[in-house]
Amino acid sequence: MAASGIKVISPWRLFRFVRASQVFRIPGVQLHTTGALMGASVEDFNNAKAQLGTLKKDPGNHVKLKIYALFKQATQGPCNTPKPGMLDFVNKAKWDAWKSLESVSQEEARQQYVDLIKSLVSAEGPAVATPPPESAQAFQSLLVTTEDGITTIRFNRPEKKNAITLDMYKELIDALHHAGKDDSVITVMTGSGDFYCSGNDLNNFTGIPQGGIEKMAKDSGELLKHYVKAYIDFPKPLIAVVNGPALGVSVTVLGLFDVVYATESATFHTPFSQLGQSPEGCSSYTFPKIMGNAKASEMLLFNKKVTATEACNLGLVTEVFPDGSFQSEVWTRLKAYAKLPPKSLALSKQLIRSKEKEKLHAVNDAEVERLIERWLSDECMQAIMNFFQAKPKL
Ligand SMILES: CCCCCC/C=C/C(=O)SCCNC(=O)CCNC(=O)[C@H](O)C(C)(C)COP(=O)(O)OP(=O)(O)OC[C@H]1O[C@@H](n2cnc3c(N)ncnc32)[C@H](O)[C@@H]1OP(=O)(O)O
Repeated sequence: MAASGIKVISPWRLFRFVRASQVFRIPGVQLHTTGALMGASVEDFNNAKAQLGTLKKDPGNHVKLKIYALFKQATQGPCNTPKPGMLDFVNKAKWDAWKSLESVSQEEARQQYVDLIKSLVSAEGPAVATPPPESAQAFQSLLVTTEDGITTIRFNRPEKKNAITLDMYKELIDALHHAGKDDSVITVMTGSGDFYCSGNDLNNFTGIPQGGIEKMAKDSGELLKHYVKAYIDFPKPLIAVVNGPALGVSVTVLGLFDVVYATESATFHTPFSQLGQSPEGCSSYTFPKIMGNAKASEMLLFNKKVTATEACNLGLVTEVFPDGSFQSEVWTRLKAYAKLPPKSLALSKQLIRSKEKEKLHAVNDAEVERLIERWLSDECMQAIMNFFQAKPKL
């Protein structure tokens, strides 16, 4: 977004409407021209620029072009840059818009800019304090933000290495559903603190609820199924920014992400047999597909912990970055991805995913069925007791 508030717009749409009308008449917006020659102050101008960012409704490309042209005229005077080529639709339209104002003085352009923004703000009606989205308010163990076209879902229990509690699974499902529908272009998952995520919170299996242990296993199975489903069906590009060690279910679902970036010191560990459990997150299907049976078995059967570089060589991780520059390099790249055309990205992702959605749902169902049995097994109960008694590190 430039200082004028102009977003990148589809060249084809822009081309069509600019050809249709070179005259800026803006339907639905009453221009309060307070007299161009009076001249708005620099402060008014700066306030208007700030107000532009608070508009809730997209004013449309036509108006955005007008805003752009007035901004340029007000700040730089008449258009003095070479005319872009005919096929450079966006820049050509912007250039034409600016050029068309060459007889307007800078002071007058400033006033028109202020008037136009005022009109747009008043057309939106009185400012009502909008509460943050429901999901953003409700989260206890996640930090969810949307900025620069990126919705970031951050595991946020650093004191427990971001282990996932039962409530946190529900929050993650909500956050993913919300991110799938919001106006962000890509969604990113990452962790607070030094871990990406230590997987399932082992306390999830310690209290025996009313209804007994069988009901607990069945309910947990349902929750896990919905959790994994949210990844299988996620409609936009989903990117993991693995900022530290990752364990268990936070690793297995990585096979359902579109891109996985990892810091050099991250590790990937799926210690299921050690815990008397079995793979989930569709990893019994995605891991062999990604890395071949032999390597997948080392991870899923024999608890092999792999480094970020090893995970990259196996194909589970897309790229590894040095610890020192991880955040800056990755976020620069993600911000650039978020400027790509959203529909094209989502549709391309869906084409890739649609080929195996049915298969993935079937795998999820089968894995959950097996896990419900496992959670009731002596092997699993013993492993969890061991963790809390002796606290052996995985
Ligand atoms: C609806 C249910 C779906 C279930 C899906 C099936 C999912 C399966 C899995 O995800 S399997 C993997 C489960 N994860 C683990 O077994 C990890 C257990 N934790 C550890 O081994 C270690 O804590 C560690 C290696 C992650 C980190 O070690 P270290 O750096 O030495 O830190 P601490 O151990 O001191 O940890 C700090 C604090 O956090 C607590 N904690 C960390 N991870 C978990 C966890 N997964 N479950 C519960 N608690 C966890 C740890 O106990 C410490 O707590 P304390 O400060 O002592 O109160």
